Amino acid sequence: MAVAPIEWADGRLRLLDQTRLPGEVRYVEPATAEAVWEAIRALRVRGAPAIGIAAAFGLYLGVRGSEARTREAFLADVRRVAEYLATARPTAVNLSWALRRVQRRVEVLEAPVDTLKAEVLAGALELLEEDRRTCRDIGRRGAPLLAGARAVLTHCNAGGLATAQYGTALAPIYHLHEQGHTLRVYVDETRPLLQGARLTAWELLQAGIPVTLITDSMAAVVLRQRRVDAVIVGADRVASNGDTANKIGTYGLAVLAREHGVPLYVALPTSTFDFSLPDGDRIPIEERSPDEVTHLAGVRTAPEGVDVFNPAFDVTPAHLITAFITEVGVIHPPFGPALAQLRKDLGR
Ligand SMILES: CSC[C@H]1O[C@H](OP(=O)(O)O)[C@H](O)[C@@H]1O
Repeated sequence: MAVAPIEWADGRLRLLDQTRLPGEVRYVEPATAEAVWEAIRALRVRGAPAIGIAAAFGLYLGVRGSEARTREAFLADVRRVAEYLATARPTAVNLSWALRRVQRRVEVLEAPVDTLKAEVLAGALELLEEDRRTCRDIGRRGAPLLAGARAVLTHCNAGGLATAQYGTALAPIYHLHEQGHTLRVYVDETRPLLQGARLTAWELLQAGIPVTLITDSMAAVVLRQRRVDAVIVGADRVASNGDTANKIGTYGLAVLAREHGVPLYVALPTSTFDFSLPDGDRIPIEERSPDEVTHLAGVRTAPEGVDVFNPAFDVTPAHLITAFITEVGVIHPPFGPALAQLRKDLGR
C-alpha cells in the first residue's frame, strides 16, 4: 500500500483526507488537538489503528505549547487533552488505547517539561512505526489461511488506509500478492459511507489487485454461488469472549458466511482486544448523523423528515467467527480460554 494515510514531517502532521477519495488525493495538516478531533470525527482519518495513531499526534499538538512550569501541571495538561481526543469516536478501542499508552509513557518519567513534551511525540512516532510492523506481521500470519483461496470477500476498509500502512484484513492479501499469489477481492460497497467502494476498491487497484465491487445486498448471492472461499474483515473492538464490533453490516455477513459454510476471519492488532469487557453487549456503538443515510454525495435520496437509525458498527457474536488473525498468531476457538491466555501473554 504505497499511500500512507498518516505522515509526520518537519513538525507537521499530514493526514490523507479520506472523505475526498477516490476522486482526489489531498492531505490536510491539522495543527491543533481540536483539528485532529474533527478529522477523526469526520472520518478524514479513519480505521481503528489509524485513529489511535492520529490521536497520539493530536495529543502532542495539544500539549507542545503547554506553559506548564512543573511536571505535575504538564501531566494534567496531557490528561485533559487525551480525555478530549478520546471523545472523537466511541467504538474503536484503539483510540483510547493509543492515548493511554502515550500518557503512561510520560507519567512514569521524572523529567523536565521539555523532555516530557519530546516523549509525547516519541510515543506517537513509536505507535506509527510499530503499526507498520504489526500490519506486516498480520499479513504474514494470515497468508496461510488464504493461500488456497481463489477469491475472498471483505467489508468496509481494513486496509492500509485504516492503519499506518498495509492494513489488517487486506494485509494477508497484500502479503500473498507480494509472493506472486494474487487473489480476487470481492468488496462490499459498505453503505452508508461507502468505505468499500471509495477506499478498499481504490487501494487494491492501486496495488494491482483485481477487485469485484458489489453492493452490500449482493453478498448473499456471492456466497451462495461460492464465488469466494473466505470472508475477511477488520475489527474496532473485541471483547474477552471474542464478540467483535466492526463496521455495520459485518454481523449480517457473518450470518451469511455461516449459512453457506464459508470461513469468516477477523484480522486485527492485539491492541483491538478490550479485555475489560466480558462480552460484546457493552461495546459502545457509535450512532452517526441521519444525513449519512438520507443523502448520497450530498444529494438527498430520502424524503425530508424521515426517521433514521444509523449505527456505524454492529457486533458479531464470537460463535460466527472462524479465527482471529493477529500479529502474534492466529487464534482459534474456544476464544474465551485462548483470549485469556493472550491477555496473560500480553501482560494486560
Ligand atoms: C483496521 S480497523 C478498520 C475498521 O474501521 C472501520 O470503521 P470506520 O471506517 O468507521 O473507521 C471499519 O469498522 C473497519 O473494519
